Amino acid sequence: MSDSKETLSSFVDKSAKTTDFDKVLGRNILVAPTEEQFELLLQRLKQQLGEGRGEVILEIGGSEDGSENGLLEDELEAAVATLQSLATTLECSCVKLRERKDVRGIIAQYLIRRVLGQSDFLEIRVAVVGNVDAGKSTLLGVLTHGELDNGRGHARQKLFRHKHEMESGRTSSVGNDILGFDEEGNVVNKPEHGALDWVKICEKSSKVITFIDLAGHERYLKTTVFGMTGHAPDFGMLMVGANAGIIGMTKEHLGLALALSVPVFVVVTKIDMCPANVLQDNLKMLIKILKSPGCRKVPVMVKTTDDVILSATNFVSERLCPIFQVSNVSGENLELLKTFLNLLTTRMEYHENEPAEFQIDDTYSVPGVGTVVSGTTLKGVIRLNDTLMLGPDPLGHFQQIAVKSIHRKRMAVKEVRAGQTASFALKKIKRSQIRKGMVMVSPSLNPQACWEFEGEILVLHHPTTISSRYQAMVHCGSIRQTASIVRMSKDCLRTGDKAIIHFRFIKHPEYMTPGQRMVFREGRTKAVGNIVRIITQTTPTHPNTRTKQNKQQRYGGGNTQTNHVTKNVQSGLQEFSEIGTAVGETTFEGSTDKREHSGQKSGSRKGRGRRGGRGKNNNANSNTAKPLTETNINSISNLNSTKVQ
Ligand SMILES: Nc1nc2c(ncn2[C@@H]2O[C@H](COP(=O)(O)OP(=O)(O)OP(=O)(O)O)[C@@H](O)[C@H]2O)c(=O)[nH]1
Repeated sequence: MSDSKETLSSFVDKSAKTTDFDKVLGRNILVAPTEEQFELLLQRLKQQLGEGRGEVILEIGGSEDGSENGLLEDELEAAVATLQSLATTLECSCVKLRERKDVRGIIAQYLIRRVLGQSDFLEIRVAVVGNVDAGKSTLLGVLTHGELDNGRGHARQKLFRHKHEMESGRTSSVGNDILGFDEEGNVVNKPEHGALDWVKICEKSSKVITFIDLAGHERYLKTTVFGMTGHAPDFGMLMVGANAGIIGMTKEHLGLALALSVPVFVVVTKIDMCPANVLQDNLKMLIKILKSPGCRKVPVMVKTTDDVILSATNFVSERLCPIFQVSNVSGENLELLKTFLNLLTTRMEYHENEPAEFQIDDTYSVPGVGTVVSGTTLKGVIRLNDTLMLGPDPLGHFQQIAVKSIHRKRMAVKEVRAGQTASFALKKIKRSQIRKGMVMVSPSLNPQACWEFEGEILVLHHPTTISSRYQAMVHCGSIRQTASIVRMSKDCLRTGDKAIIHFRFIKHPEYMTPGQRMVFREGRTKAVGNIVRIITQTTPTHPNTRTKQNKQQRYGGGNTQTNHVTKNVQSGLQEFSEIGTAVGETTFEGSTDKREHSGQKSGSRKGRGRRGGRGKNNNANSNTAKPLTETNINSISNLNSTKVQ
């Protein structure tokens, strides 16, 4: 591999999109193509590789109509030779994934993967969720360090970042671990004295899986939600302990992934220590939940390499939910999981000419370097020395900032594209001036900050009813800030209700774009939806200062950035609605929130207490969501002060 090789961005053959490939269809096409057909095949493969961001799984020997499938042995040999030759011409590797016998002969599947330069690799982000003790950190330790666990927390020690995590054995922060695969699909992680050199891994990798290791304990749920929204995962890996089954936060995490439309696969761990009948019962329960109307998934038990390939190739498009059963102690089925991870492809679209957008999810002060921001590139390409607009600051302003250095996974690079995480060293700016949730965007976007916005929201769960002035935490990308409801398209909202809600941030303005997905939560209250309108006013409008207006008028006016609900938003909400109705029954009902249950730190609980609790004799007022009082402002600031490391 060398740096001189093309990068993925140069690999998309634009002309191929308009070419008619009818001449190169059919079972036999690879067996003995003419020169013209070979050229067309080359173009088609190039196009497919462009669409797949540098890789594609191809089938040899299948016919379009499904009849007379398969190639005879000598035909297959010739077809594979053609494929190898096509792959070599396009600087790709060609690896056999599986072979099966069909009516006429053999059908085979091959992975064609672009051989990238040392500084380029495909990036897939997997959010790792599941209840405490499900074995999340252990599995990541085993996968990334290649050493099995002893069942007593040996493997996870390598991943803990804080002393209290070492002591308690609990993950509290959002952690990143990487697993690199070369173009043939071999794991490239080679720990030296227990430590992994990320730069070496990235240099040797064609694909890097970044695991976003999220906390299982409900105490850290806020951090977990941030990990799911702010780190833009492509997939969710839901971990379940074989002996414990679906307990605690498992449903909560599954519901969150569904609400954010993140495809989920399940890894059942600890099969080495679980009695067979307990495992069967827990698997039955898992399947029941996945098939329930709230999830509408198609669970698939992954037991063979064939299952892996079928699941990986249909994972995004269909509602498949592959289930792996593994042991971190004996290593059983870990190879299947690795093969699956190697075949995952990113969900994020990439258009080279789009103006760049980068969301900041963390800031650092690095001695000798200065202020560094890390985050995810959501759109376009950011190159060294590009000038971007950083903001918004507390006044809603953006400032010009030059990109002086770019790192991907600790490796210095010249550019970063949509779907990739990166960190930038910034000049002439203090770390204290930057916060999570800020963005760096192309000046051509003329970014505007907003204090207020409208979201099309579905309430997944609320103990009573939500009305105006209700406050909760808005999670949207890496934005995480309390917002209050200024007004709604309905008077009050209950579990399962949908409405257009006008929100106002309470601390500072943010940069948002219509169509972004958001989560609105506080304690046991959960609502999800999409941003539909950005209201770019210079100062926040306080609801108390507003005169009563006709609802129609209110929703019609305003200085808006965009005022349309896209088709996607509509269909997204349809999906939410279906999930939400059943999530109420299956996914979120089982969740607990100690803050609510204990009444400690919970403004709403205290508020109810003053009004006489939740008894049947409560008056109508006690049954509505809390208005903004001193007590619940306290509860919100308590929530805010929960440290996220
Ligand atoms: N026997 C056996 N033990 C396992 C397996 N996987 C994990 N363990 C043990 O289970 C315990 C909990 O594992 P962790 O990896 O800390 O669980 P976690 O889900 O990361 O927990 P949090 O970080 O608190 O969310 C540790 O003692 C592991 O050694 C397994 O496959 N088999």
